[in-house]
This record gives sequence, structure tokens and C-alpha cells, in this order.
Amino acid sequence: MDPIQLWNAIKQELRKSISQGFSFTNYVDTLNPLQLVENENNTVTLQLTTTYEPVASEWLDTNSSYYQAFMQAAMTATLNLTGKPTFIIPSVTYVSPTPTTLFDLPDDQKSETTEYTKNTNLASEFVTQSILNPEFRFETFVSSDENREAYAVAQAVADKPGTQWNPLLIYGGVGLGKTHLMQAIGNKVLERTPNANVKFITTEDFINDFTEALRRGQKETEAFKREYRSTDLLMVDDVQFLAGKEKIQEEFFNTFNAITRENHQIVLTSDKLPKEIPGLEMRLVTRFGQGYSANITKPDLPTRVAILRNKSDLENLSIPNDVIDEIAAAVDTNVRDLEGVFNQVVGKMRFSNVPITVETARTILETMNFKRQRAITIPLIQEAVANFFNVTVQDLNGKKRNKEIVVPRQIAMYIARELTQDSLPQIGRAFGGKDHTTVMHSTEKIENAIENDSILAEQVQKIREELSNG
Ligand SMILES: Nc1ncnc2c1ncn2[C@@H]1O[C@H](COP(=O)(O)OP(=O)(O)OP(=O)(O)O)[C@@H](O)[C@H]1O
Repeated sequence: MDPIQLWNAIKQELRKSISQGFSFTNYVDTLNPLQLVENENNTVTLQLTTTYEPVASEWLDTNSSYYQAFMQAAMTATLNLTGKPTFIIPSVTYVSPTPTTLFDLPDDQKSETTEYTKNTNLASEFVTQSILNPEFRFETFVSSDENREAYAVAQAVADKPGTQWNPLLIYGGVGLGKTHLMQAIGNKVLERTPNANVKFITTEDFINDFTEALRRGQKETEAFKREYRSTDLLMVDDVQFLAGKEKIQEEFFNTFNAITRENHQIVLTSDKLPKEIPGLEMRLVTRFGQGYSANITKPDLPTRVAILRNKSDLENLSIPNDVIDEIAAAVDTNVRDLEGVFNQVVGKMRFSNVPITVETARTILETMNFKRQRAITIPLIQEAVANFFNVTVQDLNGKKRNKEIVVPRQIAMYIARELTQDSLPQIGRAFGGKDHTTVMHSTEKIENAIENDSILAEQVQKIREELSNG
């Protein structure tokens, strides 16, 4: 097979699964076929090159949607070309372009890349380049009760960065849309002010960049500082990973101060409130809390249905309502999982002739280990804890202060915090209208006690198992 002919056939297939515009232009059209290499295990590697480093790193990730889409497309393309599907593996290598950064591209190519966040002209080559996902916009985010506050304040920040809500901290469990909302701010700011110095990075990038700068010496450390501190909008994902890293926290603190001093904007995400992150220095806890902290919780069933419907409309697909209901009812973990199942269903629609019915959806759900399962709710936790300690649910929700009741109540609150997405005030209300500070105090107490009390740790574990076994 000729690599160029093969690549063109694969590209044609990829056009159907990778959204047109930015994604296709950057992640597919910028690749050039080099050669085909046959491997020992009957697979063939298609070597491709790109002059964009971020594109190459995205293709390195075998879990990325581009990589997955490629595998499917290659099967169909080889089937069309040769009559039998062949297992083709993409291998994308970065080659240095003559113009050295995306921003040195000729003007006619610049417009295609404007959605890349612009780093400063000073961009040191070891500092992580920031890329925004162009699909993470306010328009593609389904706003519901669980994220309404975060959505509203994110829009306010995008409209007037560096004014009132600084920093904005978006916190909540995995896969609930924190990064999406954060990048929506970046995309909006860049749309209005294309020259703004907007930087999106993960906490891990910050740690790696700083460590690398230190390793390289003083000049590079200065360059690192200049680059990070001169941003107009700095977005840092997953700041809980700063925990326990003193030197990094010090640098982060200084970066934070330098940016906010200039009235430039910082947006952070975290899996919990800063004061609940063990090993985060008090001065950072205070700084992170000085702007606005907005929580995102797990979407309920109607929201999950709305998210799937929205995705299906955006991609111009006609997925039957009962299929959407089936998926939404079974996948109650987070939006990322919901999208994972949705993509499988879309893949089935595109690559096989099987009609998408509730039955097909169920098979997909089963292979992905999702079945209509009972969600762990606060009432279920209360019931399990009450049975375990031989007290009543009324006791847990009441006001009695004797140890036999107080400890199970604290354990129930602790497990509710751990296994549900409910916020502290929601948990407080479910326990007979207790204040959120009582819930916080109780969960901290159990969290600390568990470390030294193996009996307590075992009791909590048994209740967890009881709950997950249903
Ligand atoms: N309300 C929503 N509307 C539309 N899409 C959503 C919504 N919430 C999440 N998503 C989608 O779900 C996926 C996961 O979201 P995202 O990456 O923002 O999660 P996260 O909270 O940052 O997770 P993590 O903590 O694991 O980084 C993304 O593809 C995002 O677009």
C-alpha cells in the first residue's frame, strides 16, 4: 500500500468522526504521511509527521479520541482499498518547522490556529505550551442546577476578567465539567481579545516546568517566572496536586501574587475546597479562597438526558429518545463516562449496520460495566450506618449527643461526603437540618481518627462494601 493513498483514504474516513473546523484542520490536516512499516504481529505502522508539537503529543496518547477514531477509520479505509481490514497503528512524530512557533506562521495559516492560546513571544521552549480545546465553550455546556452558579460566575469572569471574582475556583468531583468551564473562559477571552496572554496548564505542567527551569539554571528560572507571571489570564487545572510540595507552593504563591497584583485573572480547578486539601499551605488556602469558589456536583437524571441530547444535536445525529434515556439512567458516575458511552454508541451507528435500539445500548453499557444500578444516596447511607451500629435513622438525624449516636452520625456524614456528590449544606440538610460546619467538623474528625484507629477504619470499610454490594 502506498502511504499517501492510505493516508488520504483514512483522512476521508476521519472526516466523518472528527469534528470539522479546528479539530480536523489541526489534528488531521497538519499530518503528513512518511512511510508504512510492517510489524511482526501482523500490524502495520503508518508513520506521520507534524510540525506542531502539541498535535504530536495528542496523537501519542493512545486513549485520545483522535487515536481511537484513527483506528476505526483505518479499518474501514483498508477494507475499502484492499477488501480486508488491516490493523494500522498511527505513529506521529514532531519535526521542527522552519518557522519555530505557531505564531510565526504565514498570515494565511494563522487564522486556522488562532484558537491555540497564545503564549508570550518570550516562550521558553521548556515551558509547556498552552492549548485550549475549542469545543470547551459556554455554548456547548449544559447549564443545570448542579453547575448553575459555576456557569454564571465563569461567564462573569470571562466578561470582565481581573475585576471582582479573582481567583475563580471551580471545584467538584472528576469528569463534571470543571475544565470545560475553565477553558470556556479562556476561549471567550481570546475571542474578544485575540492578543490576550492566556495560559491554560495543569498543575502537573506547572510542577514540571518549574522543576525543569530549576534544573537548567538561573537564566531559565528567570524566564519561567517572567513567562508565568506575565499572563493576563492564567488557568490552572487540579490544584489539589500542589499538596505537600512546599517549594512548588512557594513559587505558585509568588506567581499568584504577581498576577493578581496586576489585576490579571486567575482561574483554578480542584477536586475539593482548598481548606479540605491536606498539605496545602495556609497562605495558599487563604489566597485561593479570596475570590469566588463555585461547586459543581453530579448531574441528576434530567440533566444527563439534556447533556446527551445536546451532544446528539451538536453532532447532527438522530439517536432515539429511549436510547438516550437508557444511557442516562445507567451512567450516573460523571459526564466523562456519559460521553464515553455516547461515543461508543455513535461508533456503533457509524461503523456497523446494527440499528441503535435500547437493546444495543444495553449491550454496550454492559460491556462497559454500566448497568442500571442503585445510586448511593444519603438515605441509603443512613440506613446502612444505622443497621451497622444498631441505632435508628431518626437517631442519626436527631440531636442526641451521646457517644453511641454521635460517632455513627459522624461516620454517616463522612461516608456521604465520600460517596455522594452532595455538598456540605446538602448533607447537613439531609441529616435533620444540621449546619454545613457540623458536617465539615464531623468528616474531618472521622478522617483524622481513621488514621490511628484500625477498628474504626474497618467499620467504615465494611459499611462501604455493604453499600456497594447493595
Ligand atoms: N454540563 C456539561 N455540559 C456539556 N458537557 C459537559 C458538561 N459537564 C461535563 N461535560 C463534558 O464532560 C467531559 C469531562 O469534563 P471535564 O474534563 O471538564 O471534567 P473535569 O471536572 O475537569 O474532570 P477532572 O477533574 O477529571 O479533570 C468533557 O468532555 C466536557 O465537555
